[in-house]
Amino acid sequence: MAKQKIAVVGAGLIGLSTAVYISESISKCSVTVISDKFTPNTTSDVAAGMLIPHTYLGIPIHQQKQWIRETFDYLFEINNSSEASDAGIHLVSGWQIFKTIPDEVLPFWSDVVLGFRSMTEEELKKFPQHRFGQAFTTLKCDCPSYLLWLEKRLKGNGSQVYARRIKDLWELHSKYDIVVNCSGIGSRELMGDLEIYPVRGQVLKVNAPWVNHFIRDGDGLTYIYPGIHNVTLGGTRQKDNWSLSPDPRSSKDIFDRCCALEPSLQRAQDIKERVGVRPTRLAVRLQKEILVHDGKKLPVVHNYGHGSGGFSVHRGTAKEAARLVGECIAALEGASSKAKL
Ligand SMILES: Cc1cc2nc3c(=O)[nH]c(=O)nc-3n(C[C@H](O)[C@H](O)[C@H](O)COP(=O)(O)OP(=O)(O)OC[C@H]3O[C@@H](n4cnc5c(N)ncnc54)[C@H](O)[C@@H]3O)c2cc1C
Ligand SMILES: O=C([O-])CC(=O)C(=O)O
Repeated sequence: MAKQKIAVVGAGLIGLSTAVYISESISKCSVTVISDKFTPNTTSDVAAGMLIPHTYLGIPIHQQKQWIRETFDYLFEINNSSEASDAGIHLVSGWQIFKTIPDEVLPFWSDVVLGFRSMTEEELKKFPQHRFGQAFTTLKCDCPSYLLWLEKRLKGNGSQVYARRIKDLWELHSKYDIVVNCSGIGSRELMGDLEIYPVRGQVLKVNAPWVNHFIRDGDGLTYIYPGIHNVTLGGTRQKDNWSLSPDPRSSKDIFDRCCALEPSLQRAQDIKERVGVRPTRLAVRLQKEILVHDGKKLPVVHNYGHGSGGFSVHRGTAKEAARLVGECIAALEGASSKAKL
């Protein structure tokens, strides 16, 4: 049986990780990634890259937990291998602190990260404005390094990568058997999906090598995430704002908020501003759809709408997308054997 030709639209974290999963788990196919932007120019490049789950209100918790666990286990294995430095993956320990005691003292992901516990009174003394805290160790990706590593892995197993903007998925029908849509916020225009909307995020990437413990305010607005090459200071969450230009007032506000938590950041150098729009949806869209045109069919698997949590769940959602691609292949093969009878 001829190999099925799969096109993956999008070369951010979700497109690349899905393409890698498909190409490494399904032998009866060839994979091509098609995208108008690549690293370092995607939203995924701007992200802090922390495995710190964000709840998707439209997805059952057990499903989200499974995606987080699969992602954590995958990255932990890379972290413990000689690939860790190329892939930009490392462990990081730190604190999530709260001004009031949160509803979820023990979040659903507490047994996925390592060494989860409540902070001690002694630790909390560092944060006089905060009354409660959680200490744990998690994983962090240096996002551009991780995207390059995924791209290298993909090319290494014979997959193709092309630069092109897709106006309509049907354009791909003549060359490909199955399309996997990982176009993130691009799906608003490409699919006309008005359930996905932008949540603008501005961060600062600073040089402060002495900062090696993360601090996150539980309100989700202020965070300090030490990485391999720099420390990410955040952030903003501005719904329906598409602007990719840095706002100097936000930068000052982010810097002041982070310095209030970690005063030594006053000495940070080489401050760079970065902006991205989170592809936000009540639930990640992970489903099959059959497009029909003039009696011809094109199977599509959607995998987009990861919002603030793409890094935290990407391997789990890539696995589920690959399973759906497997179902499409089985259906195409079934149809072609019937036609031969
Ligand atoms: C400031 C900030 C901090 C963040 N921090 C974290 C964090 O610490 N942890 C975490 O888990 N998540 C974090 N996130 C969220 C994370 O970045 C996203 O969930 C993730 O990057 C989404 O990946 P994606 O591949 O869907 O989108 P993108 O990276 O935007 O990729 C979409 C791809 O599709 C392509 N595309 C779109 N439309 C078309 C078209 N019509 N034709 C061809 N190609 C197309 C684009 O060019 C691009 O390559 C953060 C986000 C921001 C903005
Ligand atoms: O919330 C965080 O800690 C980081 C993040 O995912 C974001 O800014 O979207």
